[in-house]
Amino acid sequence: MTKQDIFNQIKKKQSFLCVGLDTDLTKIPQYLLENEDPIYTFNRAIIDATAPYCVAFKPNLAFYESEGINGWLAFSKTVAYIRQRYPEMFIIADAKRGDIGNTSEMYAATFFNEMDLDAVTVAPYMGEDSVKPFLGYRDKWVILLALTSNRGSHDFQFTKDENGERLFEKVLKVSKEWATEDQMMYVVGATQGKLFEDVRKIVPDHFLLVPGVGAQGGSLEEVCQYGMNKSCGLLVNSSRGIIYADNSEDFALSAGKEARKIQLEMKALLEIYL
Ligand SMILES: O=c1ccn([C@@H]2O[C@H](COP(=O)(O)O)[C@@H](O)[C@H]2O)c(=O)[nH]1
Repeated sequence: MTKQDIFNQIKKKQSFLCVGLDTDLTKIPQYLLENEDPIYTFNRAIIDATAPYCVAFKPNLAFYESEGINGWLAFSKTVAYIRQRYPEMFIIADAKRGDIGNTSEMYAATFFNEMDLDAVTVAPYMGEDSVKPFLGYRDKWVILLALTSNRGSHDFQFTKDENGERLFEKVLKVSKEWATEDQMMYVVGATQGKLFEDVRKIVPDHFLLVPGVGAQGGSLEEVCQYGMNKSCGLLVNSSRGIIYADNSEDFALSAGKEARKIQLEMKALLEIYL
């Protein structure tokens, strides 16, 4: 999928919502545990209910790997289900991978050959040779961690060099030379508010994956005010705020309503800032 394809979907759906499939067996309605594959059953219902209002899905691998072989099967079936039913969706493996070159090659093959993901999140810490193996696949994306949404982002990402440049700025400046805008996006947390302005000074035209609205309290309005560009340039993720909106038998209905609510906000924001 190209940048233009993503933007076309955003215009069509008037949404730049990414629904995070962080499926936790202790949080889903407990009656689902009677199913043979509760994770997949839950995901299918959430996907069907929210698909009209979003342009992307982001399963976070931690929630699947922690369930061992059953988790991997549920992950794989979930990706196949989205591909088959909603081929226009952008599917992100939130895996935060990155290792020495030959190991990264295996990670890339996992998500782009063995499975059919559009994008994988990658940590920049090990540098260019750890990221490059993910970039050798046509129409597939690396989403590089740049400025994360958590409190710990302050531990390293704001460290300044002798010229006053912060580490997240260095990550953006250096890594944008490794790939085109059709291959690389960046993770920037919604909780970082006005700092989107600084990010946009370095990467004005790239897409950003933005987690941190909903459960983490980031402001969608602020993200748009400081981060939206002429192709929207934003995929804003919400996981818990949508998928755990309700713990009853109506969980999917409620998730759909929550996604619809955000989509309507996004529609209004697109009218203001695009
Ligand atoms: O900086 C980051 C990078 C990744 N995440 C991930 O996004 C979702 C957020 O979930 P919510 O329930 O909407 O808070 C989750 O998978 C995180 O691991 C992030 O939050 N911040």
